[in-house]
Amino acid sequence: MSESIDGAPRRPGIDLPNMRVGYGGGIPPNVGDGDRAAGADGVRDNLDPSWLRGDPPWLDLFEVWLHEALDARIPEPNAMVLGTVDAHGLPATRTVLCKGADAAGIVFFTGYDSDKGHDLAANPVASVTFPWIALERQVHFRGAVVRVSPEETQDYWYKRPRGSQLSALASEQSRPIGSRAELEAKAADVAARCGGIDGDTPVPVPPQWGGYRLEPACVEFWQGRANRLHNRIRLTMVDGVWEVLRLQP
Ligand SMILES: Cc1cc2nc3c(=O)[nH]c(=O)nc-3n(C[C@H](O)[C@H](O)[C@H](O)COP(=O)(O)O)c2cc1C
Ligand SMILES: Cc1ncc(COP(=O)(O)O)c(C=O)c1O
Repeated sequence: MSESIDGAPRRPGIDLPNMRVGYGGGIPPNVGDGDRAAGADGVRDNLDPSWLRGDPPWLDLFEVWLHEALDARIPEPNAMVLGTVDAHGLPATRTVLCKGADAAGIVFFTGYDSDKGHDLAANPVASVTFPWIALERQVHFRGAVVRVSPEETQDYWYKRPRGSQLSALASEQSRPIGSRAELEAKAADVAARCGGIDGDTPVPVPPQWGGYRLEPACVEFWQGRANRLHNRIRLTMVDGVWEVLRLQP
C-alpha cells in the first residue's frame, strides 16, 4: 500500500455515491420540547406551521431548535454557513458564528476588509444556513445585511477572550502572508504593543473589525423525514406580513 503525504498508509477510496443516512428516526431522545414537538397531529417530530408562534413567527422555533442543538452537544451549535456574492456575481460560502439572534436579525462578527466584507460592500445581501444534521434539521435565513452600530461591535469585542482580540488585531483577514512564522511574528508584535498576551491593557477594537446583521426576509425550517419526504416550512416577508408556506422536499 502506498503512503500519503504525512506517512499514514493510504486507505481505499470512499464510496461517495453510496454514502447516505436515512432520516425520520426522530431526534435523539435526550433532546426536545415534548409539548412543542407534539404538533397538531400528535406526531412528535412532524414539523408543522402550527409550531410557529410569536412575532416574528420564526424566532421562537429558531430559539427552541438552537437550544436543542446546544442540549444535544453538537459541535459549534451556533455555527452557520454564510453565503455572499462578489461584485462579479460569484458566490462564496464560509462558516461564521452567530452571536445574536432576535426580531431584528442574525448577527455575526468579522473583518470588514475581508473577502466577505468586500462581497457585502458590493452586494449587501446574504444567506446563512445552520446545518444541524445530527438533529436532522437545518434552518436558512436570507435577507439584506447591514453593519451593526460601533457600540454593538464594541460591546461584543470586550466579551471576546484577549487572545482572540489580539489575533483579530494582528490579522488582515483574507490577505495573503508568506508563512506561518511571519503570521506568528506579526501576532507577537501586536501583543507586545498591547501590553503582552497576558497583560491587562484593553485591546482596542480594530478599525476594520465589526458586526453585521442579516435582516431576514425569508426563513426556512427543514426537518429530515424517511425516504427523503422531508418537511419544509418557509416564511417569506410579503408587504410587511410573514407568509407561511409548506414546500415540497
Ligand atoms: C466553526 C467556525 C467558525 C468561524 N467563525 C468565524 C466568525 O465568526 N467570524 C469570522 O470572521 N470568521 C470565522 N471563521 C472563519 C471563516 O470561516 C473564514 O475563514 C474567515 O472569516 C475568512 O472568510 P472570507 O475570506 O470569506 O472573508 C470561522 C470558521 C469556522 C470553521
Ligand atoms: C477568525 C474568527 N473570528 C471570529 C470568530 C468568532 O468567534 P469568537 O468571537 O467567539 O472568537 C471565529 C470563530 O471561529 C474565528 O475563527
